[in-house]
Amino acid sequence: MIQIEKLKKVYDNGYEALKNINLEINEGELVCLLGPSGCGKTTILNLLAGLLDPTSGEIKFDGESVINKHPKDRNIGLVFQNYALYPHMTVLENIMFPLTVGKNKMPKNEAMEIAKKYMKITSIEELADKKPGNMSGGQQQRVAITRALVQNPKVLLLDEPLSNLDARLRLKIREEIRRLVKEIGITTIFVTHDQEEALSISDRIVLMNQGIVQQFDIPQNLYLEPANLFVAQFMGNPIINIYEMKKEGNVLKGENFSIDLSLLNKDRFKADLTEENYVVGIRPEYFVTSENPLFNVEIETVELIGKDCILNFKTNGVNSKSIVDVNDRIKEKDNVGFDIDYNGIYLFQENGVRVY
Ligand SMILES: Nc1ncnc2c1ncn2[C@@H]1O[C@H](COP(=O)(O)OP(=O)(O)OP(=O)(O)O)[C@@H](O)[C@H]1O
Repeated sequence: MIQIEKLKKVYDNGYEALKNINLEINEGELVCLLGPSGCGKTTILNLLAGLLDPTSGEIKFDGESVINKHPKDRNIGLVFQNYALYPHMTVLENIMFPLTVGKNKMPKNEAMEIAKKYMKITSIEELADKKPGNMSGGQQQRVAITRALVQNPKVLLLDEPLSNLDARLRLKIREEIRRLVKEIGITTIFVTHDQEEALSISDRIVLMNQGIVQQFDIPQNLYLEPANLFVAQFMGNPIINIYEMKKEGNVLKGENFSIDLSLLNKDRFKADLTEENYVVGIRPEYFVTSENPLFNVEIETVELIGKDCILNFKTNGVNSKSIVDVNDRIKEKDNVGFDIDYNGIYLFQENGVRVY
């Protein structure tokens, strides 16, 4: 198990990259560190690996502090986005290499046996005699992961390992990574800025912004139960629709549509609505076309994405999106009536705190 307690990192120039990180990652869990560029994902990974020293706070592996341990004594496997393979060595030599150096170095034939065992697990046996320069990005990434695994590390750390691959290969390799790390049962931390990648492979996701953990949760909850406005806006494609609305009695008032608060589920309120202004979030799939609509709009543009269509329109003075089935055959300039499925409404205070 990995415990991160009150972890802070202030860089030499005074920049506070991590503010107060607390995380507990279970044995065998696959956790993604997700967030926009600069939020501190790589900083956490480098602190776990021992490539950086924290300003304060604690990191424990299996209950034991690793803060003062050298990277090579932490029993971690590291994979970076640029693979970092040795170009003059064959694949087999690259994978054997970590076993043949350092204080636990083993005889070559033993190292070769272990390397071949792992190459079988990662299905790269046929690449054994190739040099990295003659391989595709996906193949190089498989080799880099295999090289990290041969040392039988306790923790596998992957920093944007798929970012140099094309879209189709990313899908394939991310499935492979999940299958592989689950098969081996290794605790894995995977850095990405791609929400879809994180949603598809993680047991749990750490969503960060500006050096602060915004939510640490299972993938479904990040989408369905966002902790705050940042999470609601970060997760989801197309992005959630956002409206600033004024509370008048039991209604949040808008120009084209209002929200009747008495129709909301009383059990989902997290606080009383005592303020004047609220931010309403409505996911695009919860604007549903209706014969008996709450409001009508003219569709500005239509984006076809496979079986779904994104409809762009303006309502309550804001550019908005709905996602509907391609079979609805809605076109630009069509006048469409929408209803709101109240199951898809979120309310936030102006400071981003979720209240419903
Ligand atoms: N050596 C350094 N000195 C000063 N600031 C740094 C240093 N390294 C990183 N930072 C800053 O710390 C913040 C966090 O950086 P980090 O690399 O952890 O972000 P990230 O979430 O991994 O971003 P990306 O997705 O772009 O790699 C950024 O604002 C970055 O500019």
